[in-house]
Amino acid sequence: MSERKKAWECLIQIIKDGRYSNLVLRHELDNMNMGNKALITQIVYGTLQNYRLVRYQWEADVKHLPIEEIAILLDMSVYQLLYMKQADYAVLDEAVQLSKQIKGAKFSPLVNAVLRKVQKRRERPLPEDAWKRLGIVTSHPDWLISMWKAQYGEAACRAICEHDQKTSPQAVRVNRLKITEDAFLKQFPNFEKHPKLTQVLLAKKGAMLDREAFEAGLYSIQNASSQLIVPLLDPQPRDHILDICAAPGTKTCQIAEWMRDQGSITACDLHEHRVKLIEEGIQRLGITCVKTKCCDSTHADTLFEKAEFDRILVDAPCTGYGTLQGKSDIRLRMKSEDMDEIITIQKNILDACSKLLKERGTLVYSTCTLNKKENEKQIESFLKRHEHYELIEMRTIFPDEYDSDGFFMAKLTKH
Ligand SMILES: C[S@@+](CC[C@H](N)C(=O)[O-])C[C@H]1O[C@@H](n2cnc3c(N)ncnc32)[C@H](O)[C@@H]1O
Repeated sequence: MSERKKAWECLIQIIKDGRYSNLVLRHELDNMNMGNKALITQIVYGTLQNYRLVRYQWEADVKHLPIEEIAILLDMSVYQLLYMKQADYAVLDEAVQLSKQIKGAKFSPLVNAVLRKVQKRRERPLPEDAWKRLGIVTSHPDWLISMWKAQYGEAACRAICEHDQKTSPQAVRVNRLKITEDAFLKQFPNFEKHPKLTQVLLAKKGAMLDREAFEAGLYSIQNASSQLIVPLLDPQPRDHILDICAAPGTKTCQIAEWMRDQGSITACDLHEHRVKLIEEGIQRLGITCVKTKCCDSTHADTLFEKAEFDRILVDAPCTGYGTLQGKSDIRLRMKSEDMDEIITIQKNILDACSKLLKERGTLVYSTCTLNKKENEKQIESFLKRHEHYELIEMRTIFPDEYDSDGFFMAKLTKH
């Protein structure tokens, strides 16, 4: 089978059937040689990453959008013609041949006509309106751009969109229970210190992560900004900690490493299969102070003793608008209504947890989203409902600050 047909099949599974791009590619490209894999991956990720831009290039050339299978074929063919600089005849010929296998060749003349138009015209002029242009060029939905512009201002909005189209270096966290950072850097020269964040390491450009060292629990993969949440929680050895939305356990394990594996951490998650991920993590890293629990944290107040914990981390389920870099399949599917239900869940989890913190204890609420309704406003309304809580610190990390994901964190204490 040709690489282009395989790329089209992958895109159908991702866009039409809603499957995750990394899982589809891993499954479909197994047993293929490196050259074929590279071409298919580039077509699939390039088309997804530029889904609005490629659609913009041809949508004005048709009266009505064709069926999804054909629209996806046109998207990926336009991506190859304009942005991969593939030989035009090969792209056109294969697209037309492929279209003959879809719905009895009904759409072949359309595919041929549209691609010839694009081939002749090359790129279509972009809209004059700067915000419409930004949405198309960076392939973000217009509603999200309007929301960021209103909430964070024009410069921040532009910077977030531009960041999402780049590739940031892979950040890791050394397991201080097993090795010091200096010893790790000496042993694995593929890593270097983050230029702005102490205790965050980055894989050097083009370097492969060391699989054996990972399996041996010497380090974990964790986004640079995400590594700042546990220091805000400031866990101490011998603390009783509740990590209420813990899977896959990245921060649970970071907390345990900070506590030198002393004290106790209760790590909860709603889904059994995700609780297993926490257990795999603690085993790989050699951690013993964590016990896991599968539960609905909106009822956390009925599951634990009142005022049982010194510190609570609510790393809440959220819309994830801070983590859209390289997640074009999510960008393509998300809707503004998605946030409504999640805001209520965040509120209910916070309310339930409020009863479980000891006096003068610390509660950290964090999300990986850039949306004030889930962040600042969530905390403001919590403080109105719970007068015995006080805000100590609140911070939004924008992606361009550390060339990493966007995060929000708020530290509260109880009187
Ligand atoms: C942002 S993720 C947590 C990431 C995690 N803290 C880490 O660092 O690896 C949010 C988690 O909340 C879980 N979750 C969603 N709703 C929940 C609920 N009602 N009760 C418990 N966990 C829930 C999700 O399954 C997801 O694993």
